[in-house]
Amino acid sequence: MQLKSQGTTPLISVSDLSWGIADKTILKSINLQLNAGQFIGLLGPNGAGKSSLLRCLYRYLKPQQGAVFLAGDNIWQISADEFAKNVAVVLQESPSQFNLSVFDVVSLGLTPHKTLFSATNADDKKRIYQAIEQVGLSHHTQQSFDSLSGGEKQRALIARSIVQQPKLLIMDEPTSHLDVKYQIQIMELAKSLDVTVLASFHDLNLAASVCDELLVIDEGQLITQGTPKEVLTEQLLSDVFGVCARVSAHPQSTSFDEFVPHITYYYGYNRQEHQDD
Ligand SMILES: Nc1ncnc2c1ncn2[C@@H]1O[C@H](COP(=O)(O)OP(=O)(O)OP(=O)(O)O)[C@@H](O)[C@H]1O
Repeated sequence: MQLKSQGTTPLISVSDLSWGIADKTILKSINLQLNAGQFIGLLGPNGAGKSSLLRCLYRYLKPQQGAVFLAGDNIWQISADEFAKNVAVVLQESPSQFNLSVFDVVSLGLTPHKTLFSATNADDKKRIYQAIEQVGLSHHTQQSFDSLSGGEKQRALIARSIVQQPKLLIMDEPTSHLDVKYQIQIMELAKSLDVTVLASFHDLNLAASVCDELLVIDEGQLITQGTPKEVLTEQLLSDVFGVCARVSAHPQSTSFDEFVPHITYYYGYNRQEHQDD
């Protein structure tokens, strides 16, 4: 089954989605739409429901109410293969790949495009090597995936996603274990791909600098959606994240030709509280 042509249909549409466990509702009546070609950041405090929402979007969790549509099709009504051709996922923790080489792990991106017994042909191999080169891992092609550094693993998984040729790349906190250089590098790499990206972030400044659009959730509810300039206000940082901060223009705003918010946090609340004891 082919996905419907996109036209004006959003790439992702979430309609009245609720999900929970036992008697606890974790995601509450979420409605949102994501357009193709954007880099979208998902923000929210710890426990807000970011991973749960992403899991509903990449079909790991089935909502108890509402639905997720991919280019107009309910994701639970398309085949697993068709879904995998369209949606790739990079998670925070890389599961062990049992001594598979970088080449082997990247080649797994071809799986949804192959029939059960079809071999990897010359074109496939070219695509795999190109993806490995694109993420700067050519010198590690035959190295075992498990022996890579955290940043290299994330890059290998992005190479696997490139080979998968999805319409949507979902990343759940892909940079949280990485040093600052790799955080920027991974996000700029994802941004350079010709694919719609939805990524969750804890670093709000990084999100502000790479995202076209931001979604904020808190206590399982969508609070707001808009450009970084619209969303990252001092009021929102106080209301949702409970921090006192100043939002100014990032020094590179002029070269980006748009206002990129830069957050400076104020410290000392706890010290003040202790002094009051
Ligand atoms: N399988 C589960 N069983 C019980 N509770 C769950 C389950 N999955 C999620 N939760 C709860 O749902 C809430 C949202 O969790 P989720 O991991 O989606 O939040 P998050 O925004 O990604 O958090 P963080 O930023 O800390 O990673 C949390 O209170 C969590 O404990």
